[in-house]
This record gives sequence, C-alpha cells and structure tokens, in this order.
Amino acid sequence: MTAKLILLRHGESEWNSKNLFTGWVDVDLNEKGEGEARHAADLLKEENLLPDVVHTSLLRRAIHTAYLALDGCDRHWIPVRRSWRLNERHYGALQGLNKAETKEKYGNDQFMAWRRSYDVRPPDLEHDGEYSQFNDPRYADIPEAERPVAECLKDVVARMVPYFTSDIAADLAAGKTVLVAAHGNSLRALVKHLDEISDEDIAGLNIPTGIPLLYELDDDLKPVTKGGRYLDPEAAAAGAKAVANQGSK
Ligand SMILES: O=C(O)[C@@H](CO)OP(=O)(O)O
Repeated sequence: MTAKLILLRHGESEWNSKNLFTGWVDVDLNEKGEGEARHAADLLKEENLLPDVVHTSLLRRAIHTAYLALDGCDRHWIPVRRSWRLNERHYGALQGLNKAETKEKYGNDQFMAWRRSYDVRPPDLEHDGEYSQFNDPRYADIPEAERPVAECLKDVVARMVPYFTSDIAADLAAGKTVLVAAHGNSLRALVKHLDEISDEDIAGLNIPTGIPLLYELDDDLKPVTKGGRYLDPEAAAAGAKAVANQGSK
C-alpha cells in the first residue's frame, strides 16, 4: 500500500511580491496568494485527493493557505497539527532586506551562498532587531539556546526531519492522506530528505508557491516516484523558475 503525502508551499505573500527575505517574519498572503491557495483546492478536488489531516508551520501565510485550500475542497474540518519545525528557514539579519539590493551589495556568490548553499548561515539577527521573533510567545517552548537567530538549510533539515519521522510519519502509517502546508525552504528540506538529494544538488531545487506536490510513499516512506508529481506541472515549472530568479530586479 502507498501513503499519500501532499506538500503545499503557501501562496504568494506580501513580502514575496516585494522581493524581501522573509524567514520567520509573519507576513500574510497577498490577493494573488489567496487565489493560488483557492486554486490548490481545485487541483486537489479534480484528483479527489482529499486530506485527512493537515500539518502546518506557526506562520500565518502557511496557516491561511492551508485553510483556503481545505475550505475549497470541503475539508476545513480535518484535524490540524502545527509545529515551528515546519517554519520557513530563519533568515537571520537578512530578514526584511530586498533580495535584488542584497545581491547588488554583496555580489552574486555571497548572495547565492546565503540563499542556496547547504551549510552557510546568514548573519545572526540580534534578539531586539526589528524583525526578530526571539521573544515571540509562540516560540516560548523552544529552549532559548536552541531558538534560531539564523539558519542554513542544514539546520532546517536537522529540526524538520525529526518532526517528519515522528508526527507526520505516524499519520502516513495510519493510512491518512496528509497535507503539509509550509514554506520554500522547509519543503526543500523535506524533499531533500525524501528524495535523498545531495547537499550540492539541493541548491538547484526551488519550490513554487501554491501548487500541490504529491508524493506516493511505500511502506518505508520512500517515494514511489522520485520528485513526486506537481498537480499542475507547467505552472510549477514556471513558478520554480521565478523563485530561482528572485535576485534579479
Ligand atoms: O524569503 C524567504 O523566506 C524565502 C522564501 O520566500 O526566500 P528564498 O527563496 O530566497 O530562500
């Protein structure tokens, strides 16, 4: 028997459209992003892929996307589980900065190392910085010493995979169709884990906003088809290309 795992990056956010590094800053979807989330519902309905349980991050762009996608396919009532472990990568002191300006200021190599290398962290964000979440009550359960102030993708893999192998895997093993509504980099971390992508090759993988990506997993939770299947492959390819080019003005 195969288990069904649907990955959904949130729809376009207010800061995606302004080309700003977002990370843990809790910005909402813009109108286009809400439309993408509703369209995700249509795609799920068309394939009769109706989630039994949803896992989201603690950030409203993922929570809002999950709600709109589930509402649109009459699954607004299913159990919801949330974890900071599904949050976007903490972008440290880059949070709030414009991507094109950052690339211009620091050069493409540094910009790409911060954005897509596996193990180069952006500079730390001060606890009292304008876009710091250090004292946000929603993260009170994370011991201070472990509360992120900047993360590379390797850090995201380290905090996300344990949640996948415990909570998400338990729902999959119980035969549930699972929706994970999360973020560009937390989903890159999950796809890296599922498809066993190398630390080098993951740099080239970008996840588009708002298009469900279906993985059918075998009993060992290995993908039956590597890379899964986007429910709208053409839009996904165009969306991934746009994410890759975000440093350009
Ligand atoms: O700004 C961010 O938090 C992420 C996702 O939007 O950006 P990037 O794709 O540059 O890692």
